[in-house]
Amino acid sequence: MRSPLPATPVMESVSLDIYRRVFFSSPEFISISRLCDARYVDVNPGFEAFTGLRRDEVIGRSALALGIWPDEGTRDLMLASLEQQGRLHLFPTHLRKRGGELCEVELSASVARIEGEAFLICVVRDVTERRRSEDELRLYRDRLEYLIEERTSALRRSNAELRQTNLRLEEAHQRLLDTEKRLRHMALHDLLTGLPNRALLQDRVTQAISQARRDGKRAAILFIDLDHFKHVNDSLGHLVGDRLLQIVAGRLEQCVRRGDTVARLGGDEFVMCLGGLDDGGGAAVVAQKILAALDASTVVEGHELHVTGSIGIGLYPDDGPHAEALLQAADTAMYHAKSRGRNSFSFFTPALNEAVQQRLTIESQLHQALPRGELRLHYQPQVDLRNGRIVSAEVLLRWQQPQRGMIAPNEFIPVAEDTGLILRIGEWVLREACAQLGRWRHEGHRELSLAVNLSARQVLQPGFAATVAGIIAQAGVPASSLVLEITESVLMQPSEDNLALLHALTDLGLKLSLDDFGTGYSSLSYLKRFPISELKIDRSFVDGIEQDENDRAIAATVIAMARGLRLTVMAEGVETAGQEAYLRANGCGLAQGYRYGRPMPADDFAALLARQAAESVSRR
Ligand SMILES: Nc1nc2c(ncn2[C@@H]2O[C@H](COP(=O)(O)O[C@H]3[C@@H](O)[C@H](n4cnc5c(=O)[nH]c(N)nc54)O[C@@H]3COP(=O)(O)O)[C@@H](O)[C@H]2O)c(=O)[nH]1
Repeated sequence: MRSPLPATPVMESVSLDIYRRVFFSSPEFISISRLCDARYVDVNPGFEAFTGLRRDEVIGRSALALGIWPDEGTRDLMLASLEQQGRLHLFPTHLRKRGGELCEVELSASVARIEGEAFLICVVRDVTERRRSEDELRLYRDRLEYLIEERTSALRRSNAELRQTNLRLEEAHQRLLDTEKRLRHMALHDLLTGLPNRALLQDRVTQAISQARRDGKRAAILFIDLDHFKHVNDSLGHLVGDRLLQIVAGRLEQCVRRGDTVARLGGDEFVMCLGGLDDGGGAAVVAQKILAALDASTVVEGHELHVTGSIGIGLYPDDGPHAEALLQAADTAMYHAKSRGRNSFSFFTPALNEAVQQRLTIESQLHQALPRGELRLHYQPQVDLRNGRIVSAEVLLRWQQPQRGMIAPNEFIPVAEDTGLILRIGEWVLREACAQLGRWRHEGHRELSLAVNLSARQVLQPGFAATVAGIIAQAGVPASSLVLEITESVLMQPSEDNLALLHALTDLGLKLSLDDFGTGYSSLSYLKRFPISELKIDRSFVDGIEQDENDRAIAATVIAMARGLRLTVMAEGVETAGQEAYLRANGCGLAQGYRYGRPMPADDFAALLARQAAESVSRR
């Protein structure tokens, strides 16, 4: 038997009717049963609704008997808890419902003692729906948590991806900035030397002009053009040319102060912009520095090069109010420096503009000279000093310009060289000279030979020997009756290719004569390496033979050296008997100059030859 349950006090003061109303109107399942045998004493409509049993069927029977408790164990468990705690509050258990369905309920129970007997009052709440909702809620919550977790990790993932993308974007942006910077630099700088280009120079010159205007000072533009740079490119190739330009760029930068600008316009043209000058003196000092810097020993790819430049100077405000005018002035002055013999500098003067105009006119008219038949050849006798006989002639070009008359080669050959016209003109000279020689030889002057001047560009063009071979074959003259006069500039770039080009010419059987010997760099190594057979002592030494000890010594030394090397020697510009006597006494074999005849048209020279032939016949 179970121990007696604690009694619940009955509230006497509340009327029975109120209790009854509560009992019958409560939606919850309420039952009163006797504790001793568990038989129902009363049940409310909530009970009826839950169990599906009518009140009169239930009263007097136990829940176990009615099958409301699914089994005895469940009921005992409830009673044990009630006994232990004195009352039960919301005890979770299962009761069978109408139709046999087992329902989840919460059971609150207490024991009431009424008139000495113990009654069990149970209040049951069907929580099936609530539990289902709670389960659903739990499901929803779990689902939600799962979704949140998934979303969070997706966010985390996409955050990481975003960070990666950001990183990549930042890198791409940086690359873009670098490219932009590089492009900006490329747009304003020369790729080969890294110096500012024309666009940036323009800007710097404009700034220097503004500064000079504010400070009441001068600014200077120095236009620097390398002398004979084309020969380097033509003979040693563009790689050597490019390297030389880089070396020159470095040297030029060493010549200026911070704040000054050194730019490259292209080719071998450099420009400096100097600011804060009091007068042209500062610019002249820098120009001297540049000439000295260029003159320093230069070895490129094993080739020792002799670098010089011609510099033109334009001053602000004297020579122009803006960058363009100053650059033009400096360019004009540079041409003047070149025409004075190169390796020098020259300030702009208004008179130079006239010279430039003249040069431009020559350039445009020269293009027409050949097709219009305005070019002529003159012949200057060359004599054997042992007997005074004319043995050959130097072919000298003249330009019979309709408006200006006869123009001397010194005026137009440099223009022809700069424009490249010299190639066509030079070939015409050679063709005409050989044709004339053929005619003279045909007329009986079998021993006569002609010397033709060649410019460096002409000689160093690939295939030139083949052209010469074709010309002499067409004219029907022996190659041995042709002498080609070249200058030292041809030999200045002693590459294997150039050596081969010259050998190709001498292999034809003609002779090479080194013109103006002593005026250039006169390296004796040329004479050893190149197939030269004649030296021409420059007119400037011959000119001084009678009055200048040094010139005498030079002339005598050149003759002795040439004889030692088994070269023939031709003295140029012989005008007097004294010069002739000295040259002959020192062993010079050949001479040319006004003493024997000025350059003359072919007919005059032919007449001279005829006279000489007649004299020798009468002497016999
Ligand atoms: N590439 C080519 N160059 C050529 C050609 N024809 C001529 N030239 C070169 O032009 C330079 C000037 O020549 P030119 O005005 O004809 O002068 C020559 C002679 O007139 C002058 N000379 C000769 N003897 C005397 C003299 O006794 N006194 C004096 N004051 N002058 C004299 O010397 C010039 C010849 O010199 P060189 O050629 O060095 O022997 C000149 O450099 C020509 O080479 C051409 O077709 N192609």
